[in-house]
Amino acid sequence: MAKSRLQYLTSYLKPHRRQVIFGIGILLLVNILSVWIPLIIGDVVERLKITFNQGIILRYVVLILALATVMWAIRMASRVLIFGVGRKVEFDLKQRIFEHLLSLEPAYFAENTIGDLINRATSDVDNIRRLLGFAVLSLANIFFAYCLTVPAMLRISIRLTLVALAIYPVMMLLVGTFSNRLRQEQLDVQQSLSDLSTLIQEDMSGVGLIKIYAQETNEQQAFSKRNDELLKANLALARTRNTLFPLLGGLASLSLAIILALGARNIATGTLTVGDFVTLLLYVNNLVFPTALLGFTITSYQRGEVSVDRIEAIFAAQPKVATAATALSLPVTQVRGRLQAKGLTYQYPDTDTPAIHDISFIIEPGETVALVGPIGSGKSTLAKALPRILEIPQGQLFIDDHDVTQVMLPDLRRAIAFVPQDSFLFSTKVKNNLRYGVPLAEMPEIEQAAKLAQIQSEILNFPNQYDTVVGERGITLSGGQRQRTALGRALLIDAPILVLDDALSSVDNQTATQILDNLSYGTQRKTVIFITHQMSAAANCDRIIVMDQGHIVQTGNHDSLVTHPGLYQQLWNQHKLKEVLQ
Ligand SMILES: Nc1ncnc2c1ncn2[C@@H]1O[C@H](COP(=O)(O)OP(=O)(O)OP(=O)(O)O)[C@@H](O)[C@H]1O
Repeated sequence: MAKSRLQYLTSYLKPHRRQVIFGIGILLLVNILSVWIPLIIGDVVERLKITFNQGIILRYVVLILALATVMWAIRMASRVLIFGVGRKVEFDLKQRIFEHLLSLEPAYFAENTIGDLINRATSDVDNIRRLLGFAVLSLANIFFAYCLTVPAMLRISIRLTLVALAIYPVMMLLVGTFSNRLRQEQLDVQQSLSDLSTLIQEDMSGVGLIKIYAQETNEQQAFSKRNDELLKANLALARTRNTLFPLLGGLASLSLAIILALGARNIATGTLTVGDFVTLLLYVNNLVFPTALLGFTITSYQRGEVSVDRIEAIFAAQPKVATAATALSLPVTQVRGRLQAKGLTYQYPDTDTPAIHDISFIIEPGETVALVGPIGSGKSTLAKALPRILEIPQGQLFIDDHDVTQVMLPDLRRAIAFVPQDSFLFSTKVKNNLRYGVPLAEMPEIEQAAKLAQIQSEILNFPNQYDTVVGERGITLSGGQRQRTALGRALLIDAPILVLDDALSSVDNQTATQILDNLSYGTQRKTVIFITHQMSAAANCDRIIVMDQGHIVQTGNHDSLVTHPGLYQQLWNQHKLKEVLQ
């Protein structure tokens, strides 16, 4: 059964329960003292009625000052403790969100925008911090104030207490009436904030495209529309809050006025002593402040509740591909690099036909195999299936005779280096990008990988050579340089199998062929699967697999395939024609 929001909140607090219990415990102490002080004051008033004695006054003043100081110190300590818990929960949640997001597949990030996720990890977490800091403190304060003060008031005068508190159920009713509206409006604000963050994030990433298509005005309008929606959502929320909060404050003060009016009359008729009257007044005053804060407390609570839902939605998304319970360990040193598919089929969710269908092949260790075929023929899908970036069925794909679904996922990914077409680089030094998979790699290893990827000579021409910072996502490098840096990164981890998914598309044919040659000989020899539209680079591979509409339609080396009528011959002829026309 799904957990309730309260259960989630309790689970966030669990690691810090001692601090919470201690913080709330000392808050109880302060509330006990705040019931005691009005009693003392009432007592002084009564005594002074009998005799006016400077000495008594002084003694009481010192006592009250001492108690007030102790209360102040305890209140401070409870705030530090409970607000501190809020901060710690904020830290825990951010940490958990980040770790959880890292466990999810790229498909999750295609369905959920980055702006929205960032907003959840920051603004929503902040709302939970407020809930578990301010709201918990305030709710505990209200609870103790009522539980301790009301019985003390009743002991003085049942009638006056009931009349003074008659207003409080009205306040609760008001809070109840407004609460759904406040929650919905809070949700609208969070959603609008996410939409705005998404737009900013997307526009900043695609600023080049915006300029090429001269879409600045349209983007400004889109921004203005979302910003306006956020403004409206914030104003609606502010309207509701500004209606409710002063109403609550006003009603709470009304009880003070009632005690004043009725109490004075009771003193006159002799049914209430002046001392008790003063004590009652102070008690009602004790209740007014926390009750007036009820509005803020409720909003903080509701804001936090909305955010709990939004954060738990992230945790609810589970990685589709995970290590099976019975998975075996496959150390990279033991991998020979043989791959076999037996009727491999994969269909993307919400599509009608499989992207790859009933595919079978064997690729021997050290073989360099090109995968060619028209756009959309399933090459990338097959490439992603190999390191299980896609969730493939059991018993259809094998690495060295081990079913890939039964190999521990980190071992499988360590054995198969996958280089996608879009070569993402981090905004750090070239050398750090190269050693991303092996953070402790030394310069000779880094240089060796760069040489194999044919990027070494260009790096040496960069202003700071290997220490050159590549800018966000490698913006300061050319497409081909980015691709070869990404390839160098994959080569540095020295995996026995290398999958290049159109990863040399911005590299000229000659360099691409040179790179493949580097990988086919000597100690660096690997099993290479080279997905490409570059026919002349493919022609040099040991073997070529030709795909069409999710099926393998031809297999063989260039010489045999090119002489047989079929898809390969067509692709080759098109390529030759293009060369002539260029
Ligand atoms: N995430 C996805 N969700 C749904 N369908 C997808 C997804 N990715 C790819 N497809 C579909 O699967 C089919 C095969 O796509 P795939 O990317 O494997 O082709 P490809 O041969 O690599 O193409 P290209 O040469 O353009 O890279 C296509 O019809 C494509 O539209």
